[in-house]
Amino acid sequence: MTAHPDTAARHDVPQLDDDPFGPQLLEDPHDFHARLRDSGPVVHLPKYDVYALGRYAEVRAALSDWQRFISSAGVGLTNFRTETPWRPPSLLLEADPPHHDAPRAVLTNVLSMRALRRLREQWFADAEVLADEVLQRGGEIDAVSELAEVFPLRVFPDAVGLQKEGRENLLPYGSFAFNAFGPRNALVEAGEATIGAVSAWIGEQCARDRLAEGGFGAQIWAAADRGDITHEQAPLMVRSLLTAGVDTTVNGISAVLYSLASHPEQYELLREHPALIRVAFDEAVRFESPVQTFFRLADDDVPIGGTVIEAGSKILMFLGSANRDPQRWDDPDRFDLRRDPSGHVGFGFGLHQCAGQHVARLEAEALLTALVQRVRRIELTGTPRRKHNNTLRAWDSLPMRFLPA
Ligand code: HEM
Ligand SMILES: O=C(O)c1ccc(-c2ccccn2)cc1
Repeated sequence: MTAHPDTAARHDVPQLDDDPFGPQLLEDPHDFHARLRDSGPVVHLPKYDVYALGRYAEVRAALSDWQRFISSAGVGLTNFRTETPWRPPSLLLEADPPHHDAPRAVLTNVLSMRALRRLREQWFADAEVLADEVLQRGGEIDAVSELAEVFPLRVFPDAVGLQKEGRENLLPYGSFAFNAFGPRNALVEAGEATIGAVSAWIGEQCARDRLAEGGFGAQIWAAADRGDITHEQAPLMVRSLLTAGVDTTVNGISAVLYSLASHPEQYELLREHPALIRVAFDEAVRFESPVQTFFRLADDDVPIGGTVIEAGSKILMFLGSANRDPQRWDDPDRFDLRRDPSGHVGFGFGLHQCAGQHVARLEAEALLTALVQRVRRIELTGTPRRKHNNTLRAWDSLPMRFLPA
């Protein structure tokens, strides 16, 4: 790390004393996001001694500049250079080029739109079965436990090639992993008692002999046989799928169901124009930002937003704030299927942009297609309840009515 010509400014930026990982802001971050954006391009949060980016321009700039805003020191609050991570680092998420390159190329290939074409018919059929089950039960359900948590767990573990037993470990594992990117607060402590056994189960499922032929897991091991990655890397890459592949889509689907139920005119528009289904999911990912925050480390004194962030600092990026920045979006707080949501940072941006985004989009497209064909109207029938997580914007309960077409 070299010193930057104009001495790196330490905290010569505005500061906010809020706790973005506290219950108040996890419940409703929007006022804080507005204050963060209005305070300046770079804001210091003394609570955690990190620099916060709330505006779209700076979040995009940091995500694009992977050489100076690095991931290999961790993308959570923990700095792997000085602290021990709770588990061996991810070969993608917590790696920089050149180490990041081969694992990324392999996963990009395994999870490509072309590779997913073979799953499309099965996932659409599974979504129709689930939608029919919901309507046969009278259509009054909790859309989290009976839809958003059910569909990803019905299609994704099979696509990975997981055994049937023990799949109930997947959601708790993902929730803990996403909490662990934040500070060691009550949310992390609540998971610590059970994460050992859950982690052990996850680790066992990454072994070659546990993974069914033809699944994403077996394809990763086949890439090792081809020499695209090593056999030591293969199980950790399967772990990536099990960590990032379930809680995220559960909350992405919750987000689009909540957005449609709370904007009935948008659901009607979707029924009239089913071609808007994929836009609807990306607009929900922008509007709700199921992944709210994550970090980078300044590998050098880095100029950004008219200031210089000193080398060794952690930078906290607020995707949810960037996705509602009025400098970038017209009427950003409106869920609007007429808008073009492309360019949102809900899946990240640049080198580390979500490797599983096509999986997420296909799951959502399958479920929304089945619903718009069968359901005339979706409405909330009670008060939704949030589930707090240090990284994920999640719902614990979405009481809803699905009226048959
Ligand atoms: C709505 C669903 C999802 C959302 C909102 C989401 C969001 C994100 C974001 C914001 C990143 C960037 C992290 C960074 O820049 O440090 C990311 C990376 C990643 N995601 Fe997703 N994700 C979703 C679903 C998935 C699924 C289904 C999978 C696997 C099948 C997946 C696997 C990954 C992996 C492996 C990375 C690391 C990529 C890299 O570092 O090169 N994600 N995701
Ligand atoms: O490779 C893994 O294990 C892994 C990959 C991606 C994530 C992640 C982190 C922040 C936002 C979205 N996804 C977590 C874990």
